[in-house]
Amino acid sequence: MQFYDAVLVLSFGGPESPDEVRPFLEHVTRGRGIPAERLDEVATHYLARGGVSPINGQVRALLAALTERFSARGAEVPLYWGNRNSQPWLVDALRQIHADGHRRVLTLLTSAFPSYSGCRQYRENLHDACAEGGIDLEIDVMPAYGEHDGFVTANVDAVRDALEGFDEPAHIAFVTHSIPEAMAAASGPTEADAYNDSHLAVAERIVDALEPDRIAAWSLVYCSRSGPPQQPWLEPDINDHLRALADAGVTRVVMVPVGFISDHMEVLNDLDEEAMETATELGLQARRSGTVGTHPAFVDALIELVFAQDAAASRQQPFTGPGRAWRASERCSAGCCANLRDPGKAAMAERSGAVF
Ligand SMILES: CC1=C(CCC(=O)O)c2cc3nc(cc4[nH]c(cc5[nH]c(cc1n2)c(C)c5CCC(=O)O)c(CCC(=O)O)c4C)C(CCC(=O)O)=C3C
Ligand SMILES: [Fe+2]
Repeated sequence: MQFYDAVLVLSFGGPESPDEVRPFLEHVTRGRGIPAERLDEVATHYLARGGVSPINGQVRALLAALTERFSARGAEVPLYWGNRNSQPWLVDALRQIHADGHRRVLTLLTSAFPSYSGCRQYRENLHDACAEGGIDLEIDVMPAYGEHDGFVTANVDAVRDALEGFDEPAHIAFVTHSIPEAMAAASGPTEADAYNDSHLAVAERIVDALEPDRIAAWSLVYCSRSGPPQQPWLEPDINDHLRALADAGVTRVVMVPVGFISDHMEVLNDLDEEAMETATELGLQARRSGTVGTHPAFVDALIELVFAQDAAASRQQPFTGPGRAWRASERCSAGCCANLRDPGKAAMAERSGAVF
């Protein structure tokens, strides 16, 4: 690389033992107004799996795949990993990067779509960790990459595999994380509703790449709602949607977890367990397609984006990136994904001089 010294993968984090479950959940929901009953319920999901979230293992697999693909391209790129809500903590990763003599860092987020939770909150985390650790680094963040061809291709392969199991056309239900309606409305540059727009654009491209006679219809729906009942979150929930589909006479459904890059707890618990149980009760034949994980098209897309961002940064040019519908500049401007909870803090993160 010409400009950056290191690449940091910044992820959500998850517990890896029963003792870590409560502290993790409290860290995630600090100041977020999530009801205690919801936390108790989510704790049981983690504890049912021995208190171990699959997400850290999935990040390790992604790091291994990235290392392998960088080497295959003849590039020795120092790769680091930090989490928002669990070990390895972001601040420790940044300290290590600095101690190893690196100064310019390019950050890859494990969120493919723009929203406060998946974009700006990570930039605030970087700002806070630098301030907390007194760490002086120049840090850039790669914008959301869900619309990259490689992300679409990996999903197309997965949906095609899932459709193999059906002898008649199926309904395709694209599923993503529900977020508060206000957060969705503020996602993207300026009140742009980029969260939904971007998911819809990707869903359309996936559908267009599949054989039309295998698809009855498609929709974008949501899972994992967690706020208080009086706060509007994006709907419909996948379970309600399955009921509506069954009422309308649909018999076959593929659930496509397009909003998630790996099979973490939302996918395993909320789709593979809860939504599958709903489908069974309704007599629906349902299948869940795989997440992009370490699909070569996805890993290569990330590698390509890193090189493209590096080349643009070394020429001091704004990054627009490769790919047909890749609209990085529109999707992630300085003011994107407004922090509705703490506008003052967001403004501070922007003025701090760091290029978050
Ligand atoms: C948009 C989005 C993504 C997708 C983009 C991305 O992938 O980043 C995502 C991913 C994830 N969310 C995760 C876990 C949790 N999210 C929670 C709560 C929340 N998520 C939100 C949004 C998102 N979350 C929001 C608006 C809240 C409400 C609280 C708040 O405003 O911040 C809670 C609290 C309990 C609950 O209510 O569920 C937990 C435990 C895990 C780890 C899973 C594992 O351990 O395998 C992952 C990858
Ligand atoms: Fe979440």
